[in-house]
Amino acid sequence: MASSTEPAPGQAAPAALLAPADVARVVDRMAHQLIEKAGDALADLVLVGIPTRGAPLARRLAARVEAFSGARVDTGTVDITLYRDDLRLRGVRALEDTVLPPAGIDGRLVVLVDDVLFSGRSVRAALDALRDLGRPRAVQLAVLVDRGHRELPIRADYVGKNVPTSRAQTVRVHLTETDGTDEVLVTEGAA
Ligand SMILES: O=P(O)(O)OC[C@H]1O[C@H](OP(=O)(O)OP(=O)(O)O)[C@H](O)[C@@H]1O
Ligand SMILES: O=c1cc[nH]c(=O)[nH]1
Repeated sequence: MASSTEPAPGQAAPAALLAPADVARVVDRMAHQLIEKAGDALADLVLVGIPTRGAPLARRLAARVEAFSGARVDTGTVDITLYRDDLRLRGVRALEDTVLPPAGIDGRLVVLVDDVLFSGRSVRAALDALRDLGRPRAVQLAVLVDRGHRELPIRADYVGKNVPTSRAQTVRVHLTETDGTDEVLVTEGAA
């Protein structure tokens, strides 16, 4: 879980890279791109969020795809905790929910959704978790922010915003559902 963004005493709060209206605009743009790229496969689309913030993001994207296309879009979440390759390095974390639509994911177009793409290790873990849940026709990736620094050959099919960063920085995405507000911040210091 991302840690606090409270500035130290005497320090200014980091400026938001994306404010609430920007987040809404970016999500809308991603929804349009999803509709265009999915084409006829829209009927088979399942948006599967990676907790924590990928889960509400997937639901938001689905709601916007539904609003723009009129199609009904299934959503789900996939817990990646036990599939991580850095499980021992990160300390104990609570398990999250894995929830799939009743029709499952076999033969469908699954779009994994996450807030930030960095090393790619969370997405790699999500791909392994999906393998235990079914066999989608295809899996794609949508992220709100791609901050670079990949450690695995993974790229996103839909990117809300590319944010060039140094490794010493941290990108923090806040969403109303989890944090009370929508914003994207870049803070100095590793997570
Ligand atoms: O590409 P990666 O290097 O894997 O980094 C990206 C992941 O890091 C964050 O999750 P985090 O593990 O901090 O958990 P959280 O979503 O619960 O905050 C973020 O939400 C992504 O899932
Ligand atoms: O900067 C980062 C890196 C990994 N995960 C995040 O949420 N932010």
